[in-house]
Amino acid sequence: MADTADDLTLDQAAAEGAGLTARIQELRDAYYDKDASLASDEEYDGLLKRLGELERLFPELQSQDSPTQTVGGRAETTLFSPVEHAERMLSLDNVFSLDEFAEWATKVERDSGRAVHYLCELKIDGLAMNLRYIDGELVSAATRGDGVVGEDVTENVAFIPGIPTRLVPSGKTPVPALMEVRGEIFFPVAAFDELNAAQMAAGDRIFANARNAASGSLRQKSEGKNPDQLALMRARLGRLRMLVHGIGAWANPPVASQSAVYDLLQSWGLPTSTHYQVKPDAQGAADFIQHFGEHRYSVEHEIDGVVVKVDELALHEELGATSRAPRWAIAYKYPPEQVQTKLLDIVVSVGRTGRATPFAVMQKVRVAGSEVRQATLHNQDVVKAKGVLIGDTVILRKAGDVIPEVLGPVVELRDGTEREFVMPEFCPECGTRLAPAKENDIDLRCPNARSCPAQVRGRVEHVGSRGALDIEVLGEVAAAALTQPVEPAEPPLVTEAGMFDLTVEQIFPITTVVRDSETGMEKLDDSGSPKRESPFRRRRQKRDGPFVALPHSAEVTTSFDGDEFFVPSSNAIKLIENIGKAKTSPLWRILVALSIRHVGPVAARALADYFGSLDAIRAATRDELAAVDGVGGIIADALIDWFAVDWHVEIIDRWAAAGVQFTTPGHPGPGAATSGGGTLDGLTIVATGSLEGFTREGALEAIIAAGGKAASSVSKKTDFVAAGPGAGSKLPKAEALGLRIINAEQFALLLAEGPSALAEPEPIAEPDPDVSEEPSD
Ligand SMILES: NC(=O)c1ccc[n+]([C@@H]2O[C@H](COP(=O)([O-])OP(=O)(O)OC[C@H]3O[C@@H](n4cnc5c(N)ncnc54)[C@H](O)[C@@H]3O)[C@@H](O)[C@H]2O)c1
Ligand SMILES: [Zn+2]
Repeated sequence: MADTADDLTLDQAAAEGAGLTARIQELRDAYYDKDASLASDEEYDGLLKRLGELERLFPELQSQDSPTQTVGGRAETTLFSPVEHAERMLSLDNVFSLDEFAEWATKVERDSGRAVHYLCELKIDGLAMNLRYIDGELVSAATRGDGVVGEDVTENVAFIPGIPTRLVPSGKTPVPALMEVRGEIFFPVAAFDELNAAQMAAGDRIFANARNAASGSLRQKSEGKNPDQLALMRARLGRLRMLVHGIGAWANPPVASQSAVYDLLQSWGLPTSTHYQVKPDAQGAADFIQHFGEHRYSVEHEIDGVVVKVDELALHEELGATSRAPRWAIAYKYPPEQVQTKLLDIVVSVGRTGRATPFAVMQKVRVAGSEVRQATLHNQDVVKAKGVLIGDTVILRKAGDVIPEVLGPVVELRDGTEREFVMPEFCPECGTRLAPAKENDIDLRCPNARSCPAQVRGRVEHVGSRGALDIEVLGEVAAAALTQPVEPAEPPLVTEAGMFDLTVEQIFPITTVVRDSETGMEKLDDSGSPKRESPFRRRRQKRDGPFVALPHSAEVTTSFDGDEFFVPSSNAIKLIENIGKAKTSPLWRILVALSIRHVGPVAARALADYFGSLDAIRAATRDELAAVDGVGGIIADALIDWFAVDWHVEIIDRWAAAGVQFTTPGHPGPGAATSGGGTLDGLTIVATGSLEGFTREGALEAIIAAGGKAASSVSKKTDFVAAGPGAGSKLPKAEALGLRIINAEQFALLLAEGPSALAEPEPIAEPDPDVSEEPSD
């Protein structure tokens, strides 16, 4: 395919157009008739856009039944009886940038010859529905079909809550004799999650795509189903919702604008969205588009864009429609959050706690602004529930800053070469037999906690993490280097016990294999053996001048090799220095660094505040531990269990011998908590979404370090909600509760200076009465 259509001949364009048309038709058949997406929406939109380009360049190629001129589905299907719409149901034209939107608006205003108002709505990712009311009575519900004739699904629609079978006339406006209203049927995000949780619990396949699941659930026949299947089908229909976003046949509606139509429909009992706004100009509409681009995930249903409509009904008439779409409305499509890619392999990794987690290795794709190659699959049951096979084309979702997720396979694209994933019986790193930690646990663990290299590596990395000792340089790469054998000797760290005894000499000889950042494969050197590099030393040339003594370097045996010799890298020196400094970290951080189950920053701080020393914690009984505010029985048990293991005690002893401070200086002893003095004392804060400058853990840790309480769900007791992109359902809930919501910048200010630093709250934009009560994240 040429980059532009400009340098094509008519023949070439015709050939490309025919190919595109066939492919688009194939995708449409699958999408509208089989509720399946054989390609991502983005890919589909791309094909259609390209076809449109070719037809603009060579108008002779455009036939009446080109996909660019027709509405997606088929008129006749085998499933349902046909219904002819009283007025055609159209699709929408798309724009993909604010520039394209502005162009559309300019044209609309020019063609209208006067100022227009823009009705801005969310584009619900569901399926279109036409409800026909005669004298206020619902007589039929039909899918869009080819726009002229759709499928009669009245029987099923009756089970969807909120769709009135009879309109309630209100005020003085009578219900018209014939009226068609159009809307979208969809699963609310929370309902879809619940549906999948139920599928998973029943051992059934989970649904990958909410739109296709909604369409599939609606387009089911009750004939031939046994009572159980029928009940299931109706329960599923009961989770669907509809929101009205337009009208079809309706002679002389008694109002002048589309927004007034919505008000009227709502007063008659029809479900309309609460999110629409009327803007006086195109800039206002652009602001709306931008706003929901950033708050896409705080809406209760999935959206794939914004629909902007001319509000004045008289102008709808004047501007008219093409064969496919009205000229008075446009869909602004957001960048895709769902893409398709190949699942190359499923690999099992063992983490800090020994949990063996399968994860998907995929062909790299770009989604929601970042490149993704891997995604966790959680455990073998999830792999089964998602129904993915190695080699499948899979649907991958990355919503904002949320971690990427494999939703499921595109079953229709299988060619028989795919194979099932088998959970290994043995730890891939140390060969120990994997086992559930407790009976009936789904997750498998490697029980070799002390010396499984994967677990040691994870714990060493954890020691350096922001929530623990926050040691610069000690991250994933350094942890891996420190825990791998330095042939022929053992690794510098066989367990984390030796952590604070590390010397530059010890880490100096370490080399690590170099991996390609694209493929993750080992790189090879000229001789074909794996290329290695030395993270903790640096090559120097003698002729670089006189040797300059670096800190520590006097103690290091530099290796001379002809003209070259090695010196410790600045990273090596920093690492050893930082580890040294970390010995006097606050007690709660040291507790976190010990990787005791359930002892994160919250519990560690409570323990440190109350007991003041590790010895006092160790000497405490289970009940004494459990009684501490913020600790409780589960953590108390975990502590008792932890201290009972010899090699754990060895860690404490060796750390203490190396000078690690296991006390809070000046603490008067157990019971005399020393809280106070923090900027967030007495405040409860919920951090949600991605806060610039903070990792998820980092934000929690910062709250606790400042003396605040980090809560995981919003309630009336919450003082502040620090929210960033991807905040999810906590945000609407917080808004509904009237809580104070702050951004990353204000959060940083709050941490540094306390609540008095924040000025009066800004008014909250768009309160949303329609929020679901259940937090979905
Ligand atoms: N992946 C695939 O293989 C595949 C195949 C066919 C179609 N598709 C998807 O379907 C789209 C094409 O379908 P389409 O023709 O229905 O166009 P569309 O989805 O781009 O826009 C038209 C539809 O948007 C819906 N809509 C949602 N909210 C609305 C609102 N507030 N106001 C008005 N309408 C609203 C209406 O049902 C309307 O029919 C593609 O862009 C693609 O996303 C995908
Ligand atoms: Zn292991």
